[in-house]
Amino acid sequence: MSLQIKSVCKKFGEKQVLTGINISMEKGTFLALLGPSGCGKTTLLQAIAGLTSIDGGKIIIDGTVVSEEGREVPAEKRNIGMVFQDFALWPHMNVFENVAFGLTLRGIRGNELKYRVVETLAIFHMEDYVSRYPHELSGGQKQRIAMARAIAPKPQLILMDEPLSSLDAGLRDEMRYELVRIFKQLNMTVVYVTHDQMEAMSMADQIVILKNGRCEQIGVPESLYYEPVSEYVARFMGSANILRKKGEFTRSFIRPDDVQLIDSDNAVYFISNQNQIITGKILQCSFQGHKYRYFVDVSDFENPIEVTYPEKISIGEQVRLFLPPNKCRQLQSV
Ligand SMILES: Nc1ncnc2c1ncn2[C@@H]1O[C@H](COP(=O)(O)OP(=O)(O)OP(=O)(O)O)[C@@H](O)[C@H]1O
Repeated sequence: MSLQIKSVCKKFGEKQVLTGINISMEKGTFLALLGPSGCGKTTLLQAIAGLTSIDGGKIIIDGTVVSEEGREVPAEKRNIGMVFQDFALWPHMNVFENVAFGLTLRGIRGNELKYRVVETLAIFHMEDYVSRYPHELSGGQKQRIAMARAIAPKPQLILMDEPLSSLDAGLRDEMRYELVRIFKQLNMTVVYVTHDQMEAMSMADQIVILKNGRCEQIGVPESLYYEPVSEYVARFMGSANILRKKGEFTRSFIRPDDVQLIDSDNAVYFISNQNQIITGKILQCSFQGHKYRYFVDVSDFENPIEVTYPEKISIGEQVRLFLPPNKCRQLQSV
């Protein structure tokens, strides 16, 4: 299914929660909604689902307007799969019945029903839990059942609100991979809310960064990571050096991994403009596994520059840094 969100606005009382949101998704796209707590992610998801009304704009699914001011197609008629933060499993149904529910509504019965339920549960390693009731499951297990229930009927549009938040790191990594595999295999259109920029970058085709209910930037993960329009986006997408020379007002940005720490005089000769080499002192060092992360105090700049390097360097030692001009970007707003 395709999804268009056009100039969508939403208020709760006097509080404007969404302002002029515009998003256009082709069938089969995975879009991550990213932003800090309270920026409007869940509200936008609920508006798409038909669980909350909108005050302005339109939501269009496959060419049909499903929400506009004063007119809402009810949630159950939108044919959307959903996983919300509270899981909302039916407490009086066991795992099998919870996952089977959407399939039986579509007329699937007998052996095919059993096969589809168990097949979907197996993706989430929950096939041995068919007889358990929700109160007999942990938070992470409930979350996996909620995902299985949403995916089993193979909806063409699926909305997920932090679906992996209760899982531990190992299982979360595996589930990220499995979810993307299923979505792509079934060509599902997905809107996926997360706080976690690594999750958004590793899973999504497109990312929307929300700030106070507005779209701050929308694009492919690489463009948000390397070409952020603002400091807000730059910082939200990972570690960022915001460079401002003392006494200057313009700011630019470079990722720590793109700053080059020059470790030999030979390396200097490969840099055509020697003026771009700056000297500083190591202020702080932390071990990151396959590399070290340093903060380097450079006297011309307002803030220390963050850089990564494979070898250990002592605090206080002097180092030379090269900021490749093609990796530095001017920033617009704060
Ligand atoms: N039913 C409601 N009535 C009044 N205000 C609400 C309601 N639901 C949400 N809000 C407010 O709207 C704003 C956006 O909330 P929303 O849940 O969409 O944020 P979010 O980005 O999903 O946050 P989180 O990441 O913490 O879940 C918040 O300020 C919240 O307090």
